[in-house]
Amino acid sequence: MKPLLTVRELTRLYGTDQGCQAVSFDLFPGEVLGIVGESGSGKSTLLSVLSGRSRPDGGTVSYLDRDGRAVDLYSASEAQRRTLLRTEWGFVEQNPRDGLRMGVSAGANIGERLMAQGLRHYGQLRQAGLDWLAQVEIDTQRIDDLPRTFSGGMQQRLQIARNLVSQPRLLFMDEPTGGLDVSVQAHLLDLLRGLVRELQLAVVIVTHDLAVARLLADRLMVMRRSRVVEAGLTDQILDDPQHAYSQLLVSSVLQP
Ligand SMILES: Nc1ncnc2c1ncn2[C@@H]1O[C@H](COP(=O)(O)OP(=O)(O)OP(=O)(O)O)[C@@H](O)[C@H]1O
Repeated sequence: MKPLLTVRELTRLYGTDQGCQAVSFDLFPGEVLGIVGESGSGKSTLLSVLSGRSRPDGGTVSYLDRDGRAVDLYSASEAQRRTLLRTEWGFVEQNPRDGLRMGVSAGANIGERLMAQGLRHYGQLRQAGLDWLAQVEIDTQRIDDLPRTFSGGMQQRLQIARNLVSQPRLLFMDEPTGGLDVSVQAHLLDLLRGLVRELQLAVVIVTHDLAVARLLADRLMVMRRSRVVEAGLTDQILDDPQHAYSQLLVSSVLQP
């Protein structure tokens, strides 16, 4: 099996050791990679250069598309990158307001990507909206309501539906359970875990919460001051961290 994402020596620095540098890894179809590390270690910077949102200073990101072609993310055109993000990729923001269109209904939020892909049939769009609301456990009677009338947990589930409706192969997530109450977080995590398995999604998830990492990620990369200091299977890293920094992180000394 070939990797879906091949990342080599990826670097984006804002200052000395601020950002990410020399990051290399492969991500395989259906695999969930967690990026962990303390605040300021460079997790979000890495996610944004991985997902085509900001240009790296150096290094490469190569993606194997649905047709089996390797797309070099940063030599592709802006239009190609945008198409990827709308079709084969998804991005779940920490704050659902950044990932949803707050001025249109829940159903329209879900239908948007399908419309961008050329689906125009009202009945089919509506049905996709209903199906996906049910998948993320939102009452289907809320289909015409605006997201602002939803709770934070519901908004996050709607954002997930909006991303998954177009059947992406790769999903990026930045602290998806960040701003939520603990009980709401647990529910969302369960749901996410089920969907990721069922849809065989490859995921790159940034989190500072090791419990989230443990629950979702197959593999982890531990970042510190812009570099990956340790990478490996989640259980190995959390149960038997090798690097002194990972040991501190796991012993929760560094957790907020
Ligand atoms: N646009 C920017 N301009 C200048 N410096 C930046 C920018 N974005 C990030 N940085 C700096 O790069 C470093 C890494 O930030 P980043 O947000 O990637 O870390 P993080 O691990 O995601 O932290 P957090 O968990 O707090 O979000 C920080 O020192 C930050 O101040």
